[in-house]
Amino acid sequence: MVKDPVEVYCRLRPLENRNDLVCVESLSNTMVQLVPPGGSLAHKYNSKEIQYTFRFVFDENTSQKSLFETVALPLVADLLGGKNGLLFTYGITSSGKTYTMTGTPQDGGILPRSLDVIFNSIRVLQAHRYVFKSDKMNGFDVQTIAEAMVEQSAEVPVTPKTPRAKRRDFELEWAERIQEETVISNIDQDSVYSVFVSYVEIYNNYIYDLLEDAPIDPIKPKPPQSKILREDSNRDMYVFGVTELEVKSSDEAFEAFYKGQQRRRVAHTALNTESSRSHSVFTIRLVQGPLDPQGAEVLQDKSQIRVSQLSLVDLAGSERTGRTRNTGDRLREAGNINASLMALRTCIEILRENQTQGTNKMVPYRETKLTNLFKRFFEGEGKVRMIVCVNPCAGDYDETLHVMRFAEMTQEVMISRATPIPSTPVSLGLRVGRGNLYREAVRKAKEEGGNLQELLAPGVYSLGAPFPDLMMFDDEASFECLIQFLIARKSRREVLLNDLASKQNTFRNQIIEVEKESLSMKQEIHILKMELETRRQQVRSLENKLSSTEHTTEILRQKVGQYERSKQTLEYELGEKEMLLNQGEQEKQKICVQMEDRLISERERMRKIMERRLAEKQAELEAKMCLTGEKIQQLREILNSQEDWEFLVGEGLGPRQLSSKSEPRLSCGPKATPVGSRSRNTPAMTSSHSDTKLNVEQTSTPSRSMAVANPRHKRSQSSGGEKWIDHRPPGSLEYGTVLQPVMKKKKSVSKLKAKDVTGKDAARYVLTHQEQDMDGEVETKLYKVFKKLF
Ligand SMILES: Nc1ncnc2c1ncn2[C@@H]1O[C@H](COP(=O)(O)OP(=O)(O)OP(=O)(O)O)[C@@H](O)[C@H]1O
Repeated sequence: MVKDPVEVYCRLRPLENRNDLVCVESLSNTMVQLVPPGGSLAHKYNSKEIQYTFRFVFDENTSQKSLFETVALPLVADLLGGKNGLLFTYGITSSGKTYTMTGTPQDGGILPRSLDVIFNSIRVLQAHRYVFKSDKMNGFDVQTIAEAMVEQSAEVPVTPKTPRAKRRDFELEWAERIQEETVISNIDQDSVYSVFVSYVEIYNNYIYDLLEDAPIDPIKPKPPQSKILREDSNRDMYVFGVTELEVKSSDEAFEAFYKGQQRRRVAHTALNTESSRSHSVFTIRLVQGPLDPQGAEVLQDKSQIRVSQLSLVDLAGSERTGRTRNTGDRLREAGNINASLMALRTCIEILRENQTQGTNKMVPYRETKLTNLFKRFFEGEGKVRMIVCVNPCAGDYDETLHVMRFAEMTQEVMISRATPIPSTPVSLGLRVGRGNLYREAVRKAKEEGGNLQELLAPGVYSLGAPFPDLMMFDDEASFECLIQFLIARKSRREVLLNDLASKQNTFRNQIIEVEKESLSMKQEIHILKMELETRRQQVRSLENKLSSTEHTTEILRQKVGQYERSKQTLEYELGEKEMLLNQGEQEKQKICVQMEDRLISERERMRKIMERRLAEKQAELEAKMCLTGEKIQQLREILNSQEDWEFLVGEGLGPRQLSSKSEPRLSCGPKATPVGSRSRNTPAMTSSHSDTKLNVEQTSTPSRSMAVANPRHKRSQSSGGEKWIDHRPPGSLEYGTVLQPVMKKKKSVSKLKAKDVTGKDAARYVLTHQEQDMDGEVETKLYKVFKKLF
């Protein structure tokens, strides 16, 4: 089978602002160049200019008409010739897709021009309305004009909701539109034609019927009912239950398109969405049936009906989500647009790979509704054409680059060329030109009067050339000529009569046969009708099941989408938290290491301090021990002194109590000298501090003398809260003998009890201790203890 590549055309739109920087320029009729402007990703990575070649490049000054004639007119001719075609516009938002497809009333785009050309070409060849009738399964039934008229008259006129207003809008906007006048002449004149249009939009991967007459409530809008895709008996995908309007003029067809656009706009405004974010598919189906032998009516044979289709698709903008900074619903929309365009891209890539490399990969048409609809064009026969719309504005460079790449790749996909169809079903023995004969006879019958059948007869049977133009003279030659003519005529008449008789005979036999056949067929039809009814019921119930399953699937799909999105969010959050946790852990470890280092150094420092203090304390202790040893030695010496003993005995102390033997002196400290006479002057154990001091002063070597026996050495002071406790021995002491701190609210006790120091009023406790120091001076020591320690 012969295959042709997908034909890709490029159209550059004029700049919105003349002073804008451009990034695309056309080099020739087939080549454009992309120049990376400063600031684009490509410029960042030092990309060079890139050239792209297309079948044709239309620059900014190209008119709508010339574009239509180059790109769309061949497709319209194919449609009239019974072949399929697909034409779609592709590009980013505001690149001129809609302008190219629809245009303006003054300068129509491809769609209105295509409709004009179709109706210009089939004007007198149009079938009576309802002769072709949709069988609701993407096919058509045929019926006689009489049946069609009955159906038409039985049709209840539908009153549109706001017909006048809409019509007024249409008239205001488009009624004055300039029509395309091109006519395609080489179409089969022995057929009749009907045009059906449908208009759907694919939004968020749902298909909506834009010609359905369901009212839209702008106050409380309900989402319109979406349609599903089905496969017909030829395995072609079609929108099940879509409204297909039979139109009899380009105005009627364009009005239907306009109405669809209005509905689209109202629905999108009411639902706060954007129509340019949906793909719109306007489909023109041309149904063609051969005329019967008389050329009067369409042949009542469904198998002879030919249906061709031209789909005009205005794709949504192909920009990526990042650039538009969409959020929420817009992001979902953009995601769906991108998903369907990505799916289209993937299908085209795989198709190209299968074709160029001989692989047999499955093309994922089923992925989206858009690709599923396109399947019949990519897999079937016909032409596929794409117009890449480009806004040369430098700001769109990065997106335009993607568009160009996709467009270039698409050109490599091959589509099977449509098989040529014979203009008249010769196999049926139908005569060429019967249509024109019939129409001519009708015209004559109308204009000049006469019987239509008679007027038609010469077209069917002819006795030969008309009578020769002879002057009736009495000459032999003229008679001879006339005789010859009449003989020829007679013999031709006989032949024709025989032919007629045999044909009548055959026809009669055929009628009998047909009658028999018809009888058996009627019975068969009856059985089939019953079977059909049962099947229809089954189909209906299956359809119901299918739509409820589809609904459930859709809900589940949405839920899965939601879950996936929340999963992604949670994963992202988890990732962030883990990262924070890891950072915290690392921080902790760092601090631990620092603290350990500090601990070690601190320990080391403390150890050194402690060692130094210990050494100091040891030295101090040793010094004290030496002192104590000396004191003990001095005490021994005193005890050994006889005089002292006597004095002490005289004072009331028993000799046994004080008797002692000479003790060896302690080695440390200076030699102790007994207090001797000094002691004698000292009043026993109760001597005052001043006395003691006096005694000490009298001592030549006070440091070596015995410590002054100061009865106050046991005396202590304690305080609780604001009160001080004075712990002193019984009996009064001479005033001024003891050095003690002045303490307010003190409380003195002679015998210390636990409650004095643990009671709630006694927070502090002071023990006063006095002894002679190295110089013989009385040294008073105060030991303060805080309650906390008890
Ligand atoms: N070739 C052109 N000549 C003059 N004006 C143009 C041309 N192409 C586009 N425009 C203007 O540019 C504007 C945007 O064009 P259009 O709406 O067709 O873009 P789009 O690609 O369909 O955008 P979207 O994807 O948003 O539907 C319109 O105002 C249109 O009139």
